[in-house]
Amino acid sequence: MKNFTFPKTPTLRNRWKSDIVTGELNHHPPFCPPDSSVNSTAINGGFKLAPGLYYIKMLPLHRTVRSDLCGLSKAAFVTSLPFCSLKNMNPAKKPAPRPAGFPSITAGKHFGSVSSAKEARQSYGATSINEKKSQSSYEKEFPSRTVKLGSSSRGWNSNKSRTRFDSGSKVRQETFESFELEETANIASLREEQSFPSHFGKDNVVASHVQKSPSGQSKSKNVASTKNSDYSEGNRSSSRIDSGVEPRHETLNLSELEGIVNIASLQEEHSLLYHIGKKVKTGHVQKSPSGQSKSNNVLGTQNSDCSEDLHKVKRFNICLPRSRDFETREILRPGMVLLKRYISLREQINMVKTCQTLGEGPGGFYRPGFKDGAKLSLHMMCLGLNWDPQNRKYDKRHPLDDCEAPNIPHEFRLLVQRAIQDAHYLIKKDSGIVNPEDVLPSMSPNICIVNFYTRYGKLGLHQDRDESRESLHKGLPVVSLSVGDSAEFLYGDRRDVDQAEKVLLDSGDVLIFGGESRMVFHGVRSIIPFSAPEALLAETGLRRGRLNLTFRQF
Ligand SMILES: O=C(O)CCC(=O)C(=O)O
Ligand SMILES: [Fe+2]
Repeated sequence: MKNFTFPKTPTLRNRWKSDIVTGELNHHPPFCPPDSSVNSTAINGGFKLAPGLYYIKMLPLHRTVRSDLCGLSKAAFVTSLPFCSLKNMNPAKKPAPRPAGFPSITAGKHFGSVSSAKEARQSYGATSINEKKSQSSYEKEFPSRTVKLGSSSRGWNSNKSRTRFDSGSKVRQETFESFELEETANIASLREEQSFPSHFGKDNVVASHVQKSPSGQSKSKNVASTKNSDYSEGNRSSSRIDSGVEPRHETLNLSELEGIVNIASLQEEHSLLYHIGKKVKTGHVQKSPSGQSKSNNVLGTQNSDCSEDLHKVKRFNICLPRSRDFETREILRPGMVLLKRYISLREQINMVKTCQTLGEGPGGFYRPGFKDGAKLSLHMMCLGLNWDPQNRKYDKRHPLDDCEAPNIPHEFRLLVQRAIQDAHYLIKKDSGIVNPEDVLPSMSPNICIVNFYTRYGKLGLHQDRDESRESLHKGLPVVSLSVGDSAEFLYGDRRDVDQAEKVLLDSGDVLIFGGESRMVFHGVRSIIPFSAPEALLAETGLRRGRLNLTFRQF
């Protein structure tokens, strides 16, 4: 996965960011022409600035900026120098039609000696203009909601991202180094022209087509579950939906495929890039006789009423699977409830950041040990009250630095409350129990033990029995939140690994055990390496490993 960086020289970087092509070039600066209000005739072609260094004027870009439009964002590169930047473009304005004589940016060619990947990305931006006309009817029917990001989620999520999507209203595009551009989508053009990228790569492999009914209507079925998914690591081809005007071809390399993001889902609270880094399943589109575009989301099923023809083609699903699509809730045993994928990516990110901040401060993470000197295979931090593994007691102060344990953040408490409520709802619904409190009492946590396991971390089978007698007697639950790498979690009635049940705890899972299950033996057998969501790691910089927070009421 590539991370992009700004050019090293700050002056250049600033300059690239501030240069805008607005007027005619009457001298030859090294990068972009200076801002100018002079509008004069366009120059086709370019200038030789120095041996090996050329300036090529981007005419469509020139026009676009002058008319304050944002349908185009492709920067040109000559000897790998970025050329122009667009700023504060207004996606609400329609691009002026390009008069005859203005050359296309792409013209089927690419600048310089860029790699095919670069070419693909450059073509991509140009597609917005060149295909605008032929797409118009298709656009009406299938407004595009996809945007290609790089293989790294940082292109979207991180503060370092250059392309921003500001609450759906304002789009900004800046100048990038070539490798930055590779990682960045032209959101402006996507919003403006609602177009699909047409040529992601050089080698067109799969032709996609849409069955069209005589009346020209379409029917689509999006399959958005990884269950029964037919996409595989090696699947590099994808096809896309079209209005049927003509078959389109595209090839996505793996990283491109991984980088396609649904803007709509980005704007939703729970959908934030959860599955960046995972392959996208194909979908099916069909035109119905009635002429209307029908869309169904089929989650976790392969049922399809598509024709045989359509099955021959691997369909590209423009929507990413979202975290909530995978959310399941299960009662493992009385008083023990597993809420899978319960915590949104945004919440997980915030949890990691909060834990990182607290973990570096007084009472933060340390490697606990027992009296005999043996160390636990994890790092620990306690919030609310401190738990000392040496005497198995809770105390206000930390045994190592004598600091008070940090408070439990309010949003953590809210999350715990919400999880218990949802567990109650499930118990009520599934077991028909009138008062779920009888099976799983509510609690208000004043202790949170935060464990961080590296990939070699583990925790032997044990009972959580150091809380107050009253708490244990009432069966006030332990609420466990998992973030990062997945873990093999064991639980059972005895301290016996062989007889223990096993469940996988993934990032975002919540496990609650109270009531009858409060004294269940449990432990972590192993951490599954490299299983954490990439977007989480990219956004937080979390080490490889697993963060687990167990909330209890003393
Ligand atoms: O990491 C886990 O899932 C369990 C942690 C645990 O059992 C504990 O901290 O007491
Ligand atoms: Fe425990």
